[in-house]
Amino acid sequence: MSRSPSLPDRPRLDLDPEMSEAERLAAIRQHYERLLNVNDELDERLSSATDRQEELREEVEQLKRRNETLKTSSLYLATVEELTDDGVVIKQHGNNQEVLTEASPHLDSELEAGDRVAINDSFAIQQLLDDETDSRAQAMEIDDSPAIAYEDIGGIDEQVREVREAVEDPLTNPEMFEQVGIQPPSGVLLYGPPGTGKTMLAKAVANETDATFIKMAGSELVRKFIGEGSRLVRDLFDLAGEREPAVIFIDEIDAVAAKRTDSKTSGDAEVQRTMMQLLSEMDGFDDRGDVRIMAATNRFDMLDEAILRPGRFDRLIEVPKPAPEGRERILEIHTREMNVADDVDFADLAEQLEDYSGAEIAALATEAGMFAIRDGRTEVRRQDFDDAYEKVEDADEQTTIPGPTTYQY
Ligand SMILES: Nc1ncnc2c1ncn2[C@@H]1O[C@H](COP(=O)(O)OP(=O)(O)OP(=O)(O)O)[C@@H](O)[C@H]1O
Repeated sequence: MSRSPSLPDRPRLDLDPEMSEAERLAAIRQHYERLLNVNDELDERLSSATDRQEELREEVEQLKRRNETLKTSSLYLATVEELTDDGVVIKQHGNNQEVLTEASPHLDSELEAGDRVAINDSFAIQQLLDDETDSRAQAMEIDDSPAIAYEDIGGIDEQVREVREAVEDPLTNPEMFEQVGIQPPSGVLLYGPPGTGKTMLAKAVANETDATFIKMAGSELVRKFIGEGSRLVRDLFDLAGEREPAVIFIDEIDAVAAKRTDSKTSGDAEVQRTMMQLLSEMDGFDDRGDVRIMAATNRFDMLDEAILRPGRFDRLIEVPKPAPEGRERILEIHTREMNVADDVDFADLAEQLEDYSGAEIAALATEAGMFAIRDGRTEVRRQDFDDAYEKVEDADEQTTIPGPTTYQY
């Protein structure tokens, strides 16, 4: 601890060997007097510091008590519906009760329809909460017309057909289901390894049906929006209702819909709540009109069976890594805009790319383009693809962690 600079100096006793006995005694007496004075002064300061400390301690206690009261006096959440001359119309979350109320004067000029607010027991608006639009915007990717068409997807034609049947037909041709007397599938779950085109499928079907594409990543709900998961799931479905026709796409659904474990940590409880909200939204799905729901996972084995029950994700579509012809098609798609030399034989190259996913093939094509640029060419040759292949393989070797990496679908 640093010593206060204003403390009195420590008195010094200077005894000269030349001094007589009497002089020494006088000097010592004087020194003693000075020590007593300093001691008194320090005593005084100590006591005023103790008083001040006591005052501060009381202040801290008071603040703590005020903080507690603030924390414990619950406020309810509501959304501003309308600003009228008679007051503010709000709708309380949870019970959807509409109320005509007032805002604290300091909020009056700031409120707008759509704002999320905190209200007290008598419905008066106490706070304007500005985080919802933020977290909504952050947690969801909303795209009115995603720029992906079916022809941009290669090697999974059968899956495209199944998705069209399960998602597109109910949106574009609902009468057919009515006439036949069956319910269209509730939710479509795409499962398979990473980078095989699951997100593309969902975007393409939204695009081709002129539906709004609304994506939410399960992993982010768990990692980034802790405590907000179930609200965001509700928001997701509400938003889709507002923007219909819409395709909801929940990526990495395993993050919120994993099998229940025995552990009772609060994190798990929160994830459970999010999943329950998802299930209840899906169960109320019949009344939602033109909203289709899709999800994707590359950990099918981890999913809780509750989400696979009829009326929930009841159409499962496996999206595997592409076969050689599929790889060839994907190569063609991803080199459409490239100036590819005649010596590039995609069928041959596709054979070489065993076990490559669509995403890896797309990355390889870009890498080949980079090799051409480095060489000062605009034309991409077979050698560039081979160099890119080697680079990707080398990088893979360096990053592969020993031990089996198994995906179970
Ligand atoms: N079948 C495919 N045809 C054409 N391109 C593809 C295909 N699969 C993947 N790609 C390319 O890989 C990128 C990533 O694919 P996408 O995001 O659809 O994969 P995903 O299966 O959703 O992956 P993840 O499980 O990692 O989310 C796409 O933007 C596209 O460039």
